[in-house]
Amino acid sequence: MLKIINLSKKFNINTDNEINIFQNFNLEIEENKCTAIIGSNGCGKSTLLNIIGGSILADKGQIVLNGHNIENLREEQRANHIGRVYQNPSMGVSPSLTILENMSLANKKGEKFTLRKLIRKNNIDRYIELLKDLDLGLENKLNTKVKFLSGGQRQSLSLVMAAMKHPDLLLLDEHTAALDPKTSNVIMQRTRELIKKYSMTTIMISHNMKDAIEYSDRIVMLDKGEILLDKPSINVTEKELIDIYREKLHNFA
Ligand SMILES: Nc1ncnc2c1ncn2[C@@H]1O[C@H](COP(=O)(O)OP(=O)(O)OP(=O)(O)O)[C@@H](O)[C@H]1O
Repeated sequence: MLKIINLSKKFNINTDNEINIFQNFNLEIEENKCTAIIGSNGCGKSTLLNIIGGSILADKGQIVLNGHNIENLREEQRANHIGRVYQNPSMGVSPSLTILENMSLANKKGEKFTLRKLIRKNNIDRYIELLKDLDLGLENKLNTKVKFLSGGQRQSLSLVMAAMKHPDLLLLDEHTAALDPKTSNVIMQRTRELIKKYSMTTIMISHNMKDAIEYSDRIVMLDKGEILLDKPSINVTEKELIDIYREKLHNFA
């Protein structure tokens, strides 16, 4: 379980552009469930994931993952427990390295290793199995540089890499937003399969209300650093969410 306790975060403190993103914000994310975070542009969704992942420090508050305070851990230390897939298909991968090199790096996350020892023959079969599950033919392209893959193929690879060490927490930051609708559907289905297979506690940011409802267990809507709606996804309709967006949400963009 992830607990966010009394989180406060401002940007551009003591300037004309000071923004108060969170003030004493609290949220609990249940274990082995997928929680969708939705809300207007600029309401703080990515900032929340950045604070959890450690790329941005909170001004105040605690981040407790499975009973351990992680707010003092550096981003790379947190990465041993937290997998992340970004909106930009190039961010979770190293484009100039091959699929095999990328997967080997992901597999070594949190360990000390030399380049010579990076690729171990006995891991290759496992990588091939993981790629076969994606059903995109990537298992036949192990030695292809990732920069030659399509956005959808890169996101699929990022997803597998983020999940392959079975992290305590998986953060998905609009990970299908840059993909066409068909590819986005395929990635969402693969996402669901991986979450289920490895029982991963997941936070997924999405602007796609239909996907948020269909692929999550719980919907949390943020507005002005507060929770405006928090319901099991099964009890939420797309219309209800769109109506709230139209009538109640502030736009910060
Ligand atoms: N590192 C930063 N420095 C200064 N301001 C920032 C920083 N990161 C985010 N912000 C600001 O904080 C606000 C929240 O940004 P954030 O990216 O968290 O919103 P979001 O809800 O994820 O938006 P979107 O849906 O558009 O991705 C925005 O006004 C943004 O400009």
